[in-house]
Amino acid sequence: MSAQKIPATIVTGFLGAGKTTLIRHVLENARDRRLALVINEFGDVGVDGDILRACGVENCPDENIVELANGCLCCTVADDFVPAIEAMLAHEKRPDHIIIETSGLALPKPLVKAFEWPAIRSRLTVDGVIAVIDGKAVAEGRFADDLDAIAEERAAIETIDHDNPLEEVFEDQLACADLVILNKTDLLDEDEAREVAARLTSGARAAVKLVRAHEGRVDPLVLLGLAAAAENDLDNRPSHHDAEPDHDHDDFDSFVVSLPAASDAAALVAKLADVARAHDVLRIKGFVEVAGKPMRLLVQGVGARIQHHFDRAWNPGEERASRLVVIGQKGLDRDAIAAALAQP
Ligand SMILES: Nc1nc2c(ncn2[C@@H]2O[C@H](COP(=O)(O)OP(=O)(O)OP(=O)(O)O)[C@@H](O)[C@H]2O)c(=O)[nH]1
Repeated sequence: MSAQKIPATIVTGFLGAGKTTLIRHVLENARDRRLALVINEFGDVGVDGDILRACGVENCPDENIVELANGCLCCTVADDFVPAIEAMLAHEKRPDHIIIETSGLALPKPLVKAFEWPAIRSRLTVDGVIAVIDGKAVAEGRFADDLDAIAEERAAIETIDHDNPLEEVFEDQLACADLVILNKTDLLDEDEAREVAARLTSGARAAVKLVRAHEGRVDPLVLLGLAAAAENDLDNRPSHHDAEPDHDHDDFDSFVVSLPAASDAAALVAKLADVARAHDVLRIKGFVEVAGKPMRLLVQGVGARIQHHFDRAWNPGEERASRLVVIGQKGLDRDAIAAALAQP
């Protein structure tokens, strides 16, 4: 057996930035490289795993796709991550490259730190941390404090604590990156794209490359093989949480809503957009039954931008459940959201 370490790429990026879409593109274009995936998702509907398994790519068979749902990968390293990796390496056909999709709320640095564990360190190396960025969300100021509001508050009181959890997660993900993908360029004009790129470059480490992309379409040759050995370079990756590595996840809230079958896809999407706007929902995703349709509807919302398509036929005997994961900042009004969505 070769003693060479297997490279692992960590794909980070805020909720809905396009991580799954990018990984799907890698799977479909990886040529003859044997890949394995570890997917860590927030909420237990398992949308990302389903999407990636549906690619049916020969070089990444189902047994090479491990989902670690619920919880933060970086906080459950010993219980979940290490055993999952060990099982993967025990396969007769070991993967050539492992891709780890973190949840959109995960901080990448503690996960890179997991590669310092002896069981992992001797066999794997972090080839690179890739930060996928929703360019439109940055352009809309999603991750910046509302400067006017801060100025007003500052005028009213002497000291101000304006911790913004979205900004912190976003900045941590960017500061840990070896490569930044400015995604969703189709939603930006050239001036916006240039401004966003400048902001990203200033938040990333020096000399980190930025690549613009639409739907994560970047050649796997650019993404894989960075040879960064990030686990040896942790001190150069600043985090808001360096002083308190045992971070908690109290800033965000997620829950699953079950819905009756929708009578009409377009009406459902309009309702979801209204709810997302009214409650400042960050992410909604899941599968829905539409009455009279043999296919299930995949619904993907990032803020109030909702995409949907029928992704596959319901299998015979499969429960036609309609379940959506809803994620937002702490204080989401679950009852009001569930009530609004339950309305016909
Ligand atoms: N307009 C546009 N939409 C995109 C692009 N890339 C991805 N999307 C859409 O954005 C939504 C979220 O994409 P995902 O790939 O699921 O994002 P993610 O980062 O894996 O999401 P989480 O795992 O929930 O954090 C989906 O509806 C995608 O179709 C893009 O370049 N342009």
